[in-house]
Amino acid sequence: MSKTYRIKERSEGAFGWLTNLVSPRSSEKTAVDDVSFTVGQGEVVGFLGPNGAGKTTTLKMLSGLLYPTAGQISVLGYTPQLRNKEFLKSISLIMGQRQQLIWDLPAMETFRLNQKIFEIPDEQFKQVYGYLDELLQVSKLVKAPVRTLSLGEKMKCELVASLLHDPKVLFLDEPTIGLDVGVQKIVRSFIKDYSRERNVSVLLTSHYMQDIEALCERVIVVSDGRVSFDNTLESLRKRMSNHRIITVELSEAAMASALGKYGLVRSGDGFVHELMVPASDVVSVCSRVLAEQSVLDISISDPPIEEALLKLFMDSQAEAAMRAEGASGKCVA
Ligand SMILES: Nc1ncnc2c1ncn2[C@@H]1O[C@H](COP(=O)(O)OP(=O)(O)OP(=O)(O)O)[C@@H](O)[C@H]1O
Repeated sequence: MSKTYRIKERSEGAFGWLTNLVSPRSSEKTAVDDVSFTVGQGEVVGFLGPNGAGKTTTLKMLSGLLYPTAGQISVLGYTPQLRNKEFLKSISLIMGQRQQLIWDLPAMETFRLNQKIFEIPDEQFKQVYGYLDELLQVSKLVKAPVRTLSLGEKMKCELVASLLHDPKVLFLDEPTIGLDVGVQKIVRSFIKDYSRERNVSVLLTSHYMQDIEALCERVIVVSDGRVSFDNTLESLRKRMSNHRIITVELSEAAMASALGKYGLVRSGDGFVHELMVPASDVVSVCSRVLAEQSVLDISISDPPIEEALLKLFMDSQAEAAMRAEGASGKCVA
């Protein structure tokens, strides 16, 4: 699937409005460029990428909110942009930055409205609400106007409102954004239990790697609108497995530059420094540091998954820059 946005360019200045009227100008932005993947039933897949990579645009196309400019999409056998009623009853798009709850009314009013919209029989409503309440503990929250709830409480109610119709596919766009660590953990474990117990397929975007590590075995990484990686989280982790982090605590403060001779200094505050070194050099670097520095403590760990992701983003951005350069070269020729 691909999506190109047309962006109106507004002229500035006193007569800008006249220019906009007489000769309107626009440019194009390809947000999603020939992205292709499949997700199996019951699979929970992380959909990652830097800001502006095209994740939300992809989720909107998958849930039928946006028409693709090119390509074909099939979700549960339906074509999302046709917005078939049965399709809409089978999916849910939950966005951490937007909510569907009616601001001035208690959340239960939104739940009842959704019951009507999705034609949920009373018995099913009772059963699904009871199940969701057991996992999210919302019964104390649903009678107060939504505007009086905290961000975390709103997110719990938002999840209930979005899942009452028992969807088979979930698109989650940053569901833990802005939540404190306690509520993040609750939401994470809810998604885990819910997807496993209901055998629901989930496509999850998040900038928090704890979400991805807790929930996803497979990750798809997009950068500049293109898929740059589609494999297991483990294989993403292994991309950095030829490096280790050596954390050194010194008894006397030292400049980061003083440790540069041992490896790449990732961070340092005077007393504690982190060095990234090739795995094959770990023993020799540790010996040298211990012999030459006043060391209080030293430890060795694997690089966090963020390192591998960052490297992937940087490689894809470099590739995109080269593609753009090639394309402009072609134009000139
Ligand atoms: N309605 C729109 N009109 C024009 N351009 C848009 C529109 N929506 C998104 N874009 C552009 O498309 C690109 C992809 O945006 P998108 O929101 O899909 O990225 P994202 O990966 O979800 O980013 P983030 O992680 O910051 O949420 C961005 O460059 C964005 O500016």
